[in-house]
Amino acid sequence: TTTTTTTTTTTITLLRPLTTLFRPLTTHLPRIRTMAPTVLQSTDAQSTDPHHPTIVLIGGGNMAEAIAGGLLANGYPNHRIRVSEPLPERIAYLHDRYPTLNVLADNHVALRGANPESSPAADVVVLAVKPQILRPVVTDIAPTLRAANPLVISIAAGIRTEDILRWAGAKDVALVRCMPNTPALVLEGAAGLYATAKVSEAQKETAERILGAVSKKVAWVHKEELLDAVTAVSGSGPAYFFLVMEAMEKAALDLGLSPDVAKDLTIQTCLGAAKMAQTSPDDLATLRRKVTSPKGTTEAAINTMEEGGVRRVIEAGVRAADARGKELADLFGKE
Ligand SMILES: NC(=O)C1=CN([C@@H]2O[C@H](COP(=O)(O)OP(=O)(O)OC[C@H]3O[C@@H](n4cnc5c(N)ncnc54)[C@H](OP(=O)(O)O)[C@@H]3O)[C@@H](O)[C@H]2O)C=CC1
Ligand SMILES: O=C(O)[C@@H]1CCC=N1
Repeated sequence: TTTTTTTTTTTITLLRPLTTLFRPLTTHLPRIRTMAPTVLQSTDAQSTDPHHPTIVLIGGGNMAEAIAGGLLANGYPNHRIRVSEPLPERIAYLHDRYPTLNVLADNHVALRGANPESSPAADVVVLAVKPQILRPVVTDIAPTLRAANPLVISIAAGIRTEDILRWAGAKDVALVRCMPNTPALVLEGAAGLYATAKVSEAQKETAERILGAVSKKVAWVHKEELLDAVTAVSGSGPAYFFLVMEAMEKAALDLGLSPDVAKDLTIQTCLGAAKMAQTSPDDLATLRRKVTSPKGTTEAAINTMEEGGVRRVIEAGVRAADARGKELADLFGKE
């Protein structure tokens, strides 16, 4: 409804658009390097390089790979990133795929550094495990979090900050809850962030720069519950577009195109449409109408899709994701 739209757009602060804030790879580096020197100097044991806070990702799964891989691709120094991952096969995969990435098998070792004499403790801890195991993980590392006082960024879907702070055993932990997405791996991410009361402006800037290094849109939300909406739109969203592309590719194959052509045309069409949507002054409906010649092929397709209830199904899907975020919080956040 109009009311919902208005509320959402006024509550979410979209930061500067891509063209002004995010630049091509070569110009990305200075932006990270210009991080304010005061950002993360809460203890002597911590990083002596304020431009590149030491980032420790707890959990080395798909999303951690996207963030770490994106940061590396963006020129972030590899010795300032550590990933903690228990599964040997996954460690082997990460070593193979990112030979310079520091992957460790123990959360505590990752937090303090394999060699505490030479490697700084974590300045930023990114909680990148599944929502189902966030509680035992946070409870386990809570003493370190309280002692070292890093900026903590949780990317777990659904799980609320009040629960994470309770597990950490300290309300004054600086905690940002964030929802990135996997296109971060190709530096095309979109992310929403929410800051708790103890997060300083400098720490907000740090979180924004880390996510901004791998995301072309970074939006702060001022009500935590809106992160479930962000999750439903951009967190889960890549999967919706992959689903649509799967269906288009299948139809293309059925119509007789070769696998390569079916795949390439589908993907390039998706990319081209997204680029047009991003750069054109026209709104989405106008862009759609401009493809849709009266009594033409697109009209035949769109009519068929509309009759099939495509809008209702997509809207219901996004709402289901939003509801599942709240469910995850209730299921795994209450203990
Ligand atoms: N995938 C996505 O598109 C997005 C995911 N998220 C969120 O990111 C988080 C991670 O998701 P995703 O990367 O997809 O999930 P994955 O399952 O791929 O990654 C989680 C990783 O954590 C590892 N792990 C398990 N137990 C521990 C432990 N005790 N200490 C450290 N690591 C551990 C897992 O290992 P093992 O396999 O052995 O269990 C696994 O490799 C989730 O909370 C999700 O909600 C947010 C945005 C987008
Ligand atoms: O599916 C999930 O729960 C996670 C969160 C957003 C994308 N993947």
